[in-house]
Amino acid sequence: MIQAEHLSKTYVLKEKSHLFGKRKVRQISAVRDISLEIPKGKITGVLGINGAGKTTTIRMLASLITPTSGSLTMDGVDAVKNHLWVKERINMISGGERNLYWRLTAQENLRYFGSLYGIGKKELEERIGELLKTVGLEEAKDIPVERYSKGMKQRLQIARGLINEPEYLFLDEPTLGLDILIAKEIRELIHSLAKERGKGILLTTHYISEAEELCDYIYVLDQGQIIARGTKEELKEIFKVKPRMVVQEMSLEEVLMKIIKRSRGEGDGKDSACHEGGDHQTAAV
Ligand SMILES: Nc1ncnc2c1ncn2[C@@H]1O[C@H](COP(=O)(O)OP(=O)(O)OP(=O)(O)O)[C@@H](O)[C@H]1O
Repeated sequence: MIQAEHLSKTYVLKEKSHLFGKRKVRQISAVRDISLEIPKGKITGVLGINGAGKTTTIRMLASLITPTSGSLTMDGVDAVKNHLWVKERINMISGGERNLYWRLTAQENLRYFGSLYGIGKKELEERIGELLKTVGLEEAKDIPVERYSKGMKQRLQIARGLINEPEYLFLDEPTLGLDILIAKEIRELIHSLAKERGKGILLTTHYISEAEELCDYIYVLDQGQIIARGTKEELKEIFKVKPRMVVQEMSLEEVLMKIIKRSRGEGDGKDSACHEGGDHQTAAV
C-alpha cells in the first residue's frame, strides 16, 4: 500500500519585478495537508476541477517531485528517502499522445522503454510479447505508431506503463479525447489490471462516470485540499434526503459539485439534501 500522510507541496517562483529589476519570490501552495492511501488490487480515484492539485499530488506520489512536508511510504518503506526503489515499483501514464516515438513500431517503443529499466534482452522480449497480447496490439506490433488510431496509441501507452512490471500504476486522464467505445476498452483493461493482476491503481479523470464505474474509493480534491473521501455510495450518502422525504438519487457528478460548492461556502450545498451532523467533508474515514 502507498500511504501519504499530511503531504503538502509549495512551489516557489522567482519572478522579475518591474521595480529596479529586483526578483520577487512568490509561493504557490498547490497541495495542502493531504492524507490518502492506495491499496494493491484496488482503483483509487482522485477527482477535482482544473487546478485542484491532482497533477501535483500524483507526481508527489510517484516520487517525481519531492513533497515540501509530510510523509510518504510504499509498503512501509519511506518513499521520499528511497525514491529510486519506489520508481522501480511504480509507473505513470498520462492521457493524450505524449511519451511515444511515432516513427518507431510498438515493439521498438517497448524495447526502448524497457531498456531504460535495464531489463535483460531475453526477459524483455518475453515481456514485450505478453504485453502486446494484454493490450491487444499483437497484430499491429510492426506498424509505426504514427499509423495507429488514438485508441491503439493509448493501449500502447498502457503497455509502456507496464514494461517494468510495476506494482502500482498511476493513470492521469487515461481516456482523455478517446471516443466512447475505445474509452470503454481502456476502462476494461484498467479494471482487469487491478482485479486480475493485483495492481494498485491511482486514477485521475475529468469523466465522473468513469470514476463511478471504476473506482473503489474516491478522494475529492479542491484548492489543494481533500474535501471529501469515500466510496461512491458513501459520497452519495452525504446528500441523501432523510427518511419520510422522497429520496431522489443524485448522480455522482451532482454530488461532487455540491461537495465543492459547500466546501467553498457557495451555498448550493446547504440545501435540504444535506446530511445531518458532524464532519461534512468526510463520507467515511
Ligand atoms: N511547476 C509548477 N510551478 C508553479 N506552480 C505550479 C506548478 N505546477 C502546478 N502549479 C500550480 O499549482 C496548482 C495546482 O496545479 P495542478 O496542476 O496540480 O492541478 P490539477 O488539478 O492537475 O489541474 P489540471 O486538471 O488543470 O491539470 C495550480 O495553481 C497550478 O498553477
